[in-house]
Amino acid sequence: MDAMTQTAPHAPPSDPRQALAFRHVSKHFLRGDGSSLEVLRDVGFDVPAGSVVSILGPSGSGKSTLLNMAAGLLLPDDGRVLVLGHETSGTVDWSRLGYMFQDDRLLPWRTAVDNVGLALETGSMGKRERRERAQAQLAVVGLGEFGSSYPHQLSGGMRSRVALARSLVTEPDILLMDEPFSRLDAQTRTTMHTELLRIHRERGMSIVFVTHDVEEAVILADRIVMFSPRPGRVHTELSVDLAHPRLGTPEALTLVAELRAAIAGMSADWVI
Ligand SMILES: Nc1ncnc2c1ncn2[C@@H]1O[C@H](COP(=O)(O)OP(=O)(O)OP(=O)(O)O)[C@@H](O)[C@H]1O
Repeated sequence: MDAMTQTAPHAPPSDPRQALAFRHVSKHFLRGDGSSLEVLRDVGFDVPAGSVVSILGPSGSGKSTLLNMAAGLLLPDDGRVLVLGHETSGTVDWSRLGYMFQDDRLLPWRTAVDNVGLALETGSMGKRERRERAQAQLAVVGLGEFGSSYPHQLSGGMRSRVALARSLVTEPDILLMDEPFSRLDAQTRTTMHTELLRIHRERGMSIVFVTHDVEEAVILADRIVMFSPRPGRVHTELSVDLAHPRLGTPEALTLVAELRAAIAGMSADWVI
């Protein structure tokens, strides 16, 4: 596997070069019938600062659960989750994280600019500056002309751009993305990949991108962390040393085929 190289051993958890570090993370949930569901087992990997790391795994392997831990919304049963060197159970500057979900979660009664500005409302920034920043961020995602539009007046791709602008307007150091483009058509999704990579080049934030789409992981990621079916464990962790753009290149297609073969060999239960 030419473009796929196994990564170096993990850095110490307090290493400031790591945007995120997961160490021996395990998680169970209690089911309605009182039984316990093991979702993550002894998961460990790093997200180096400035990198794009894709978590690739089948449905139910705990990918969203892991992102929710990185965002401080859930705590692990065992193990440690560190954000910029700090335990999520302790003091983390959460304003340095952005989160983009599978559904765009736009408020229908707010215009695009006011949806983007929402992310700034928890701080002390005045209304005028919030609007200016939100408007500027909409321009970054190509929607400068649509600030006064309501969500129902926008296409799926445009709504996705608004959601991206909302997650970027606080200028986060880490962007958590949970299958954010999975509901878009193929062409719009490709456009969003290009946009995301452009913004990443300009801003240099760390991105964790959850997907169960092998091709999407290969197109976007510097590193791919591939999970096994539930309970999620790190099955393979690899670097992707390919130049952008990758879509349709022979090297990317080869890597996609290799990963698909690895998945087929891992389990017949990979359900997407
Ligand atoms: N709060 C919860 N209580 C009980 N079970 C939960 C809870 N959150 C998630 N689960 C279960 O944990 C498992 C993992 O869920 P999670 O959403 O993390 O998986 P995923 O890999 O992101 O899946 P998908 O690709 O389908 O989004 C699922 O079986 C889910 O039903």
